Amino acid sequence: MLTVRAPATSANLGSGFDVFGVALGTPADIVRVERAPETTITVTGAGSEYIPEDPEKNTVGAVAKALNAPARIRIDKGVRPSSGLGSSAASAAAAAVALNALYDRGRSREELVPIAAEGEALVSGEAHADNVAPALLGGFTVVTDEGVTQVDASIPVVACLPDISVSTRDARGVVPESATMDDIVDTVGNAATLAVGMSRNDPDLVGRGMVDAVVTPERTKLIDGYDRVREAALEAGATGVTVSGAGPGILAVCRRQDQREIASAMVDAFDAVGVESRAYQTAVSEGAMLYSDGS
Ligand SMILES: Nc1ncnc2c1ncn2[C@@H]1O[C@H](COP(=O)(O)OP(=O)(O)OP(=O)(O)O)[C@@H](O)[C@H]1O
Ligand SMILES: N[C@@H](CCO)C(=O)O
Repeated sequence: MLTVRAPATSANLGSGFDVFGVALGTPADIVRVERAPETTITVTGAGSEYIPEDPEKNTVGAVAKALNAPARIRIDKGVRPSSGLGSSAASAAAAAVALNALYDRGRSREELVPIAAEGEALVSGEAHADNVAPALLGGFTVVTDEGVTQVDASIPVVACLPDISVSTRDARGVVPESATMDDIVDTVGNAATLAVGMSRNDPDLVGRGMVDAVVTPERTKLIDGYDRVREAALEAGATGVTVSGAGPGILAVCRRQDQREIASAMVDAFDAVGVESRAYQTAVSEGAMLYSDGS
């Protein structure tokens, strides 16, 4: 049996829609695999009641098929589905690492990115790889048609997850089809600032570069209390705040000393609009880890 832990991830970071992603220290999915004649899946943990165990409908089933690696797969969810924290990607990335090792497929982590993205195509209609790339490689990732660029980074963040659900499929439905040249120029500048900030481990530059006037404003309408939570986080010291992935999670970048206060300000702000939430005080961290090959 092989066990892999794959982390939650936050995609987009505002200015990098469908391009940027980061791996988070917590939460994470744990996936265990054993060789079997046919793929079977069991799911336990956070939100497992909403996750299909049919291999044709679960992201790990798509990965097992792509690697031609049938297995008995057990998923222990730490990342709640439809969260904006890359729940479907965490399972897919963990399964890709585990099944690649179980069947000695010899694929590199980079080569596993499009394979894990097959799972994303299954659940959201498009094989965007901006969650699976950081889940596999760790740190900060830039995904384009030409491939993936990765840098290790260690930036403190607060990921606040309200007790509401927004599916990636629905959130992709509100993405505008076009943008003005002014907005495109601003977005390029912000994205470049953010990328430099990641490579320097500079939360001020990262926060400044998270601003996006194209996709994020449409998606914030799907999240009750978003403006209030964003203001509260900025007042408590966050250097930047945006929607995490497709939402409803909200990501605040910060300095370590402000993290606790920001987490509590965000939870209080959601509470003020009648929404329960949970804040993870974490940081940009490493990718999927192969834990054990015992028994
Ligand atoms: N192994 C899995 N883990 C989580 N969700 C899964 C899995 N397999 C299939 N799904 C389905 O995928 C959907 C959740 O994926 P979705 O992309 O909407 O959320 P997310 O991964 O948390 O968000 P985001 O990609 O914005 O970070 C749910 O409908 C869920 O049933
Ligand atoms: N880039 C994707 C991430 C969510 O899976 C989106 O924002 O729709």
